[in-house]
Amino acid sequence: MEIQNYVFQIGKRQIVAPRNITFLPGKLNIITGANGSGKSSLLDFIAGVGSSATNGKKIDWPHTRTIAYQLQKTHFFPNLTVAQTIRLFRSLSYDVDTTEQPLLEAAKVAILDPIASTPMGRLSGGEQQMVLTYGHCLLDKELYLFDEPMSGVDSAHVEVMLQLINQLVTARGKTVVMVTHHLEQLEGMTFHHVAL
Ligand SMILES: Nc1ncnc2c1ncn2[C@@H]1O[C@H](COP(=O)(O)OP(=O)(O)OP(=O)(O)O)[C@@H](O)[C@H]1O
Repeated sequence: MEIQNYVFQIGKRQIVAPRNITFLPGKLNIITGANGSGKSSLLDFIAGVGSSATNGKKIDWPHTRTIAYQLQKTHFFPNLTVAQTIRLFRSLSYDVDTTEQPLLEAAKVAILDPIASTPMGRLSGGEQQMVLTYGHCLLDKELYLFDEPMSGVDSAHVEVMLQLINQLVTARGKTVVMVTHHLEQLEGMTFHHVAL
């Protein structure tokens, strides 16, 4: 999975100079870079929703229909409860049997069940992130894009949420591309690193 001659330029400001970027299928791929270096714009480009400022040739990427994309700024129906939101995710595609995925089941019991009847709009930022990360992990896609999914998530919950994402790769053979500012949180995990 490659992007040849990827470039991100707004007017005269070149944010990413032309370069080839390689990602590994069936692996956890991590994008890092300074604020404003173009990480979110690269995810948009991969997802097929990038602006005309981003250009490049995608080689061997899955079809956009088979991509799940969790945005950095969460957008969801604020009046739906957590339980309704998860049901909505389940209705979107293949319903993973969470009882056969111990990590998903443990996250549901420990994190989601206590807030199941709370409207999404009443949750804290970190709680919203966790519900949406969990929901995206229920989807059956080829490629999963996560834009800083740990932002606002407290240290006690970071590990379990990262494991949920990592098991997309290790247990289900999926490809993950994740943007993060915190490589130190990935200690002990195997990943391919793309630095912008
Ligand atoms: N339509 C646009 N017009 C002008 N500038 C833009 C536009 N879209 C993006 N930019 C600029 O491009 C740069 C890269 O934005 P992007 O959101 O991709 O960065 P990022 O690496 O994800 O940053 P962060 O780590 O802060 O989330 C930023 O400086 C942003 O202001």
